[in-house]
Amino acid sequence: MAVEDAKHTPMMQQYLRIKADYPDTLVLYRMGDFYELFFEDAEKASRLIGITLTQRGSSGGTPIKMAGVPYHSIDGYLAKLIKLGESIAICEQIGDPATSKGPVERKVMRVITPGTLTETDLLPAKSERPLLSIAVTTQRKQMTLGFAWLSLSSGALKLLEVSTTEKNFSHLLLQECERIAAAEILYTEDVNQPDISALLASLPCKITALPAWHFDFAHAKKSLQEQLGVASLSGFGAEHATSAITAAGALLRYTLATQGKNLRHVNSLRLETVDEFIGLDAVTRRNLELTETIRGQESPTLFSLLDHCRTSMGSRLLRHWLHHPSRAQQQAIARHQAIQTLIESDANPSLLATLSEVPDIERITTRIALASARPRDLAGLRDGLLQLPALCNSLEKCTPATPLLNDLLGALATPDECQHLLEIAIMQEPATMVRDGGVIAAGFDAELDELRGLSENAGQFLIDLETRERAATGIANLRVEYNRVHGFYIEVTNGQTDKVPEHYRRRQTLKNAERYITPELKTFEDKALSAQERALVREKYLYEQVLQQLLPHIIVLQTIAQALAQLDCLVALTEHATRHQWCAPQLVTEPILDIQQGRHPVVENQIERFIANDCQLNADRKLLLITGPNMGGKSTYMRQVALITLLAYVGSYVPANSATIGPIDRIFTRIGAADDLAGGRSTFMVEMTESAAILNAATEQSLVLMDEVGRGTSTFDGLALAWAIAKQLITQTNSYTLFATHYFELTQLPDIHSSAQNVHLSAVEHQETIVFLHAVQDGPASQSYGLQVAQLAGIPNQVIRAARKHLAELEAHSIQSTPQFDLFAEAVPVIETKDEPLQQALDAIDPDSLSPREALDALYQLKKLALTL
Ligand SMILES: Nc1ncnc2c1ncn2[C@@H]1O[C@H](COP(=O)(O)OP(=O)(O)OP(=O)(O)O)[C@@H](O)[C@H]1O
Repeated sequence: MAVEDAKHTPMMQQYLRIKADYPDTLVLYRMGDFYELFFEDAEKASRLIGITLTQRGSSGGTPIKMAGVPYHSIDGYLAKLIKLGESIAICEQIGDPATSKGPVERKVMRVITPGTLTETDLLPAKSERPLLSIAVTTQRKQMTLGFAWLSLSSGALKLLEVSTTEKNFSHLLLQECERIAAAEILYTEDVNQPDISALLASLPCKITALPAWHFDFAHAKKSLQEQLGVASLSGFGAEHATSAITAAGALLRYTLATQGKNLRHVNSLRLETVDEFIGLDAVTRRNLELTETIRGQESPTLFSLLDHCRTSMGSRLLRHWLHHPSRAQQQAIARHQAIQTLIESDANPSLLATLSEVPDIERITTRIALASARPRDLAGLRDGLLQLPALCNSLEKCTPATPLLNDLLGALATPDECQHLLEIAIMQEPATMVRDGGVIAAGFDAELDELRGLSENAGQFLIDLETRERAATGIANLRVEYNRVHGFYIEVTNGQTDKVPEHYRRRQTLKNAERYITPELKTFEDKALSAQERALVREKYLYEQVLQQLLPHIIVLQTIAQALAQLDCLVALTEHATRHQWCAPQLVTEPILDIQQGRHPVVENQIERFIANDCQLNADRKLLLITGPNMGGKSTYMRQVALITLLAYVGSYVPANSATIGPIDRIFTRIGAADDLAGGRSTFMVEMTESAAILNAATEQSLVLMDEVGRGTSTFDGLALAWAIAKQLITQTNSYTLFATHYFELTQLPDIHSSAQNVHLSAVEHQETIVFLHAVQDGPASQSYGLQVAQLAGIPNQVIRAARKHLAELEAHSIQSTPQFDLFAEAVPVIETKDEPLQQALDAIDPDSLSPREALDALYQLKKLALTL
């Protein structure tokens, strides 16, 4: 639709002009008390959130379809649209309707997108929704991926730059995207770049393509430096991260455009490195059910179990900690020490109680920076800051002091000036919106107090005036009154009008009375009538001033918020450790993974009697081959080892009697196969892709969990693959490996490789049924109990009987032929009885004593013998 089209009404011309700048965004166009959507936007919004689609007149020959939402209930509609992944441009009236010729001037004041939210109602309380920007540079076969991501609601800006090869590119890209878990991703469709749009489309977030010129390094560097107020990025160690800086430039431009104002709270950046954290790929995060179950639910997960946090800030940080265990052990050790002190000092009850009173200071601070903080945010901040002395007091009493607790104590000092401002400026319980008044405290501003006094004390003033005038004039029934049309007046009945003094001016004549005004009453009227309105204007102005005055405190408020979040996490971990008798793990530099009486943190919480198990791995014992019946507890055991390792590096106590763990660089899991039909990959393909990723990247410091590899294909292929993969893990990557399998043939591996060991999950048969003991014992399992488990599962008896019969036949057959052993002919020195006559014949030959003729005969005989075998 052409904007200039003169056939459009002037208002539609204005709308279409604005809409042209936001083609992919729903434009909410303010008209009086409504926000209206037009044409396709109206149809779309009506379809998405069920608002009524109407049609009013036509413009340029096209019927105008419209749908509207009342301005005061906009938040609910925004929340729904954002949840559906839409972006929304809010277009306000900025001109004065009284003086405007034609349509009032309008402007898009803010664009709300899934990745740039800061409103409480639109954001999940317990997780971050960052905006991620990706820049790719290619030089010959080498590719560099630059990531920049910003959590606008906290102000945390992070960069990461990774070099990779074409082969690993997609894996790495998706792995980092899943880790960052952005709500929205920005990228550019540059013809010179690999096309990443298809890859990104597989992620559950909004994908926004930007023009290539948004990704310009020189401009990006400049704008990043300006944003952070620095002359160089070297202070952040980021000056060489060219691709990440380029990505950050596009990110800042986009964010600034959506907010329409400065981002005062984005004042620092952190450059991450790939090797900083224990590597967890997307599959492993899912398999270990860190923050989401395999079925995509929120509980039971490691996070739902440990989240005893009292603040949303704490919950968000804990979620982050679980996904980002640092490889460097100091960080975790510092947390272990802090937890130990909190336990020994019994500080938790008082800390938990005080933390419950603390609001989300992190997000409030952001809203202050963006000047969108509401009155109750400020009251909440004030009340939250009041808790700091109590927290410090509890921390001071904790002994022995630890470096981390000391740091937190330092960061939690009350910001006196800021606290004082909030106390004197904001009412105890302010109104929700500034526009309603009742926000600024009495005594903060003399003018406001006077205006409020005027409107509130009008009644008393009028009574006093009436009394005074009656006395002065001697008119006993003189009344001072007010009506909306004529304002204030003094009414005198007709019989008394001769007593009216000179300075009374007639205002209105009625049948039985005259109404007058005096200069005093007129002055009062002017003041009183506008006092309320002026009080509201004054309050709004003062509120904005308070927000301005809070700006210099943003950095200190951010520091306090971070310290509160950390303390909340430590208190939550302490709480869990105490309730469930967890122990402090030891992180050491030797290659070891020694867990005594370990438990699965989530499963132990769900069943009555969990059987604890040990796990010992070290330089000489690197692979445990785990056998045992279905339902025996293999997967649980493997996962618990991974979770205990992860928890130890997160800085938590662990569900075990003791745990000594050396350096770990990555945790890999290949557990249970699920079809990825949407991704077009079969069960077996998924299994092999995951295994390939492990074999390509695992090192001797990696912890690898392999559950039933090879079961997705034919027995022999599967067995052969499982064998070869296990062998590779033992001889090449030399990783700490837990390898669960139903292929009994694999239990021979430890005979050939001393660093592999057999263990099994025990079970006993009792009256034709099976009892799982769930205890890990040395050696391979004696049988698989598959049929007993099937029976337990309710497979009909006749099927079980048929299976038992067939099993007996299979077993008899396999004893005769043992074909599977051929698979390992090279690896396993199996002496097969059928070769014995040949061997004997060979042994009988002494080559040195044979003539050429005899040698030839012997050879013919051997060949003949071989053919008969
Ligand atoms: N150590 C344990 N103590 C008590 N119960 C356990 C233990 N380990 C596992 N279980 C119980 O046994 C169930 C089955 O465990 P798990 O899934 O680990 O078995 P599995 O051997 O991997 O089975 P499959 O081979 O069929 O995958 C669990 O859901 C849990 O309830």
